[in-house]
Amino acid sequence: MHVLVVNAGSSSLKVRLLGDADEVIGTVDLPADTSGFDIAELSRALKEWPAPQAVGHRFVHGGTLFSGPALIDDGVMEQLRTLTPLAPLHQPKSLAGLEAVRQLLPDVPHVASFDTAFHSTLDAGAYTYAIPVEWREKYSIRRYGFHGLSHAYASARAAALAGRPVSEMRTIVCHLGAGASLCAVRHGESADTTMGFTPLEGLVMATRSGTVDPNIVLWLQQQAGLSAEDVAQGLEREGGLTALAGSNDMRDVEAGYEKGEERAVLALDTYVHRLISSIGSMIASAGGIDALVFTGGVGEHSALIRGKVATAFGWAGVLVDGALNHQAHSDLEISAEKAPVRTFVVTAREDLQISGEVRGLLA
Ligand SMILES: Nc1ncnc2c1ncn2[C@@H]1O[C@H](COP(=O)(O)OP(=O)(O)O)[C@@H](O)[C@H]1O
Ligand SMILES: CC(=O)OP(=O)(O)O
Ligand SMILES: [Mg+2]
Repeated sequence: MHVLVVNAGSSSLKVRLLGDADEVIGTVDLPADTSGFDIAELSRALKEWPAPQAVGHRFVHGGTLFSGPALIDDGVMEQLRTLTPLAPLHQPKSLAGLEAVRQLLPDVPHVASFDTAFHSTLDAGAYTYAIPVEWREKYSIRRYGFHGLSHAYASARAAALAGRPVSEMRTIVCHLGAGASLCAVRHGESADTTMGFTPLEGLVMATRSGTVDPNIVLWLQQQAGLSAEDVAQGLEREGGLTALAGSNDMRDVEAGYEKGEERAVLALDTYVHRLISSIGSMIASAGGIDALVFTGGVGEHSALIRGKVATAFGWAGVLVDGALNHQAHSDLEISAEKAPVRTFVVTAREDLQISGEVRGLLA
């Protein structure tokens, strides 16, 4: 079965056609903008490629409605629309992609795969916010966690590279892309993660602030007179590296850092501080660490960031080989010989995770 995978991220829309053995037959990458994306290039490609027998769509938020892949019909479309306020940077793009591709391919099954599903194994202690019970129950406010398709794939891939069953490993996955999150994978299951109710919590990201004291939000509105919309803009679209360095691209930040530019140095130091303190917390949640995995655009390409993390976790047994770290083309183990913790660079392949879910659901 040929499966078309549509992966809408905050910064891009990646479309892959995968063959019977998940080999890549075709690829279209489009930059995402707020209005969705230009389907002309995609419809041209679909005319040239062999026809897919099914389509899988990445959805960032499944809320409490979806804990596994779902066959899409009009009822499911309606449910997906209700989740838009919980992932404002993502859900509209996924919905726009789904509507466009459904029009182009109306006669094949379409399946939604969710970033949140992998985190359905979190314990109540890990997913509960200490807020009034009414808020938790009436509004389903809890930690959902995201990037689950990537965390699931990368942890399994690292276990395969390590030659060990994932069920015996404690793995910390660093998904560092435009959005970024960590996952403590204990015995193959998500035990903790840094993103929360929405993909805004946790690490410093390209345009997102990550965790801030919630009283900053209240203070800005109650004391400084900003509107809710202004605050959302500052936290979601003008926060993160954009706020600190004036660019959302880690390549620019690194270039400035190497030159000693003040803003870039602050941005990188802040990004790395949050990353390191959060990895420490994930190691505690996993009950230790056997493997450390870097994935996503920054994780795959930034030797600087990987090196800083490795140095910080020497005490935990992380030790990377400097030459391997700098030449890293994934998928590659970059640990030094005899390092107690094994470190890997793995290309983010949400498409493979999604095609697996599509094949499983339709089988
Ligand atoms: N060589 C590189 N060095 C550092 N960062 C990089 C490099 N190449 C890409 N990136 C960063 O990767 C990020 C995009 O990651 P990616 O995982 O592709 O995005 P998305 O989250 O949209 O899927 C961008 O912030 C970009 O700056
Ligand atoms: C959940 C999330 O932040 O996704 P992305 O990194 O694709 O923006
Ligand atoms: Mg991504």
